[in-house]
Amino acid sequence: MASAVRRLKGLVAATFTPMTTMSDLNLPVIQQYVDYLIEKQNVRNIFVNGTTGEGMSLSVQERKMLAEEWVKHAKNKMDSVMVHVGCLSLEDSKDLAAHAASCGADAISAVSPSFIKPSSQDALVMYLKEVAAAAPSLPFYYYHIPSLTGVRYQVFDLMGKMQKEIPSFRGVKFSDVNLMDFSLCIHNYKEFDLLYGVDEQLLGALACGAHGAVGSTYNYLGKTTYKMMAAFEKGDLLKAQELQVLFNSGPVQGFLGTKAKMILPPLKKKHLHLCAS
Ligand SMILES: CC(=O)N[C@H](C=O)[C@@H](O)[C@H](O)[C@H](O)CO
Ligand SMILES: CC(=O)C(=O)O
Repeated sequence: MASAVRRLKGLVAATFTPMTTMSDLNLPVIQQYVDYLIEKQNVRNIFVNGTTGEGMSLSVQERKMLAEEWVKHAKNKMDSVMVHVGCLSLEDSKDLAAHAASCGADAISAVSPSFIKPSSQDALVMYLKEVAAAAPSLPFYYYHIPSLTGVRYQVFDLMGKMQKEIPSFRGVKFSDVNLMDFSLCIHNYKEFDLLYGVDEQLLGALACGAHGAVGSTYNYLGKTTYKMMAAFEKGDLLKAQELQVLFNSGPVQGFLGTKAKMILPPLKKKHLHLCAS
């Protein structure tokens, strides 16, 4: 059962979805993208079809094709491929979860439904339980991103319920600025992976004991973020602080603003160029 799986640690790049200028999936780029993450960013985990990958705006069929392609190229090269399967429709989420398992993904994750929102914490956990049960062999991570879902239950309040109700529950992708909630989860639920998802304040999350981080910026700041993590581990807080501030200023911020234009092949040239430094 999923409880015996290894811990997920370090950085996880939330992948962009390569598109052609005609808005079709640009699947052939994915092999190159995987190699780029490993070789240039030292990143060996990916989170597919999430916020950065605009999974919620893609069709179920597109999401399946992407999951297959990412798994195909990351297998035996990367440590972990986590596929985001959250949708507004429970049936679609279950379908994507089962598909992720069948195509060889290492883990799944799901956001809460966000248009008609769960009416209670228990309703949310029931929903997640059904999604997770569609892929019972895969570790399941709740994706907490209240700024986008509007579902603001403290994760700490959900942890015990998810632990009890979801046999494959392995952790949380925590994309919120509430570090009090985050640290309560870490310190009271040590056997679960608490992956932080607000890249701009990863240093604060490391101080709270974050086990790893999932984010868009690790696509191009993976190597430098590992430097910040190493400085933090060595106790060189000044260097860690300088790096965190650097990520949050000037050219980096400007780059984030271009996310909407991340259409390949332009991504190929521009992205690789920006990541080289
Ligand atoms: C809203 C959003 O996309 N959040 C991402 C993770 O969940 C982050 O990785 C951000 O992209 C990142 O912190 C940059 O703002
Ligand atoms: C950033 C992130 O974790 C996501 O794209 O879902």
